Amino acid sequence: MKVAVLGAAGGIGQALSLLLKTQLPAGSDLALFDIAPVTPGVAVDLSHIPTAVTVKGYGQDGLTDALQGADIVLIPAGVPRKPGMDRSDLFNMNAGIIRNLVEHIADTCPKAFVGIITNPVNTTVAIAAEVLKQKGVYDKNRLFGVTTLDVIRAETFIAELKGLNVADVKVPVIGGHSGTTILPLLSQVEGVSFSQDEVESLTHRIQNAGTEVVEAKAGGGSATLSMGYAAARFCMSLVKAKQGEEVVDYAYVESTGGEADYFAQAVRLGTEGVVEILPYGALSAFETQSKNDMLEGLKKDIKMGVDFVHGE
Ligand SMILES: NC(=O)c1ccc[n+]([C@@H]2O[C@H](COP(=O)([O-])OP(=O)(O)OC[C@H]3O[C@@H](n4cnc5c(N)ncnc54)[C@H](O)[C@@H]3O)[C@@H](O)[C@H]2O)c1
Ligand SMILES: O=C(O)C[C@H](O)C(=O)O
Repeated sequence: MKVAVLGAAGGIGQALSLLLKTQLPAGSDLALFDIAPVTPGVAVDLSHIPTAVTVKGYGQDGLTDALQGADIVLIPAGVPRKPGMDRSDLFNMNAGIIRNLVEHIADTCPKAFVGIITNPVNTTVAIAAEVLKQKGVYDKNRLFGVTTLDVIRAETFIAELKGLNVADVKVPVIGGHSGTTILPLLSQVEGVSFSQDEVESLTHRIQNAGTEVVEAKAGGGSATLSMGYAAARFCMSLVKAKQGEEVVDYAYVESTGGEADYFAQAVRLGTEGVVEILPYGALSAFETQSKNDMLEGLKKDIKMGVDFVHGE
């Protein structure tokens, strides 16, 4: 199994690469690409950890080599938020980075599973899809926006609030990855009930958890460690699926549900990627209203990505 991390020297990239060095199956290769000069050093550093995963670093000119033969590519390359910014404020900086990296993926490892972490995810996934379409290699089952951070935050906050073992808490989170487009389905959490006040305050906290971190870091960036954990967890779902295990996880994928062209929800994964998009089931009145209210914004985010690639 070869996993390439693009943006591997950054806050997420380093945390993610550390976890992958310790979690990938024996015999795997980890390729670390970043334009930062420290990248070869990050790879040397990780290579001293005694696991049966080889690590190689690639700088500026090494993107094609890093991608050669990759089964999975994870992309946290790009600029993070500072206080006062929305994720959409990152569009101008990150859209071009994603376009360029995905063009190389299309040319070098078009069959790889691609997980996009770079914000604004609602838009960067659409950019990636359009680039892959232009190159004639788009497969909707192999492209994922990574929304696992929303899921693990929801699990953590609910376990804290209700005094539960977090390992037992499962929370569907659907929609997108920005503000109100992040929609936790609290009505479907098993074995626990919430007052309307709790539903509103928990939903608000899960939707604004990224901003909570951005403000606490006070100009030093956004979530990196929890995101590194989340991305590693999602990557391990992809690895297991590639190995033939049946896996269900949440991701922002091309949708057939008629809500928006891309939508985060539970997907069943197999060796070729998404096998089935699972229905999200019955929503409460609050969730239905929240979903209907956010769809227009989500569609706008997606259109921005499509227009970017087609020069409109
Ligand atoms: N999907 C999510 O849930 C989620 C969560 C947290 C952060 N993010 C996003 O992830 C991105 C990265 O965040 P971070 O905190 O790791 O930022 P960071 O600044 O710490 O790291 C980004 C890295 O990307 C590298 N980079 C920039 N342009 C590149 C290019 N063209 N090719 C390769 N590498 C390049 C930089 O050199 C840097 O090392 C941001 O856009 C952030 O908003 C997403
Ligand atoms: O909030 C951000 O800008 C980073 C990330 O999307 C997050 O949810 O923490």
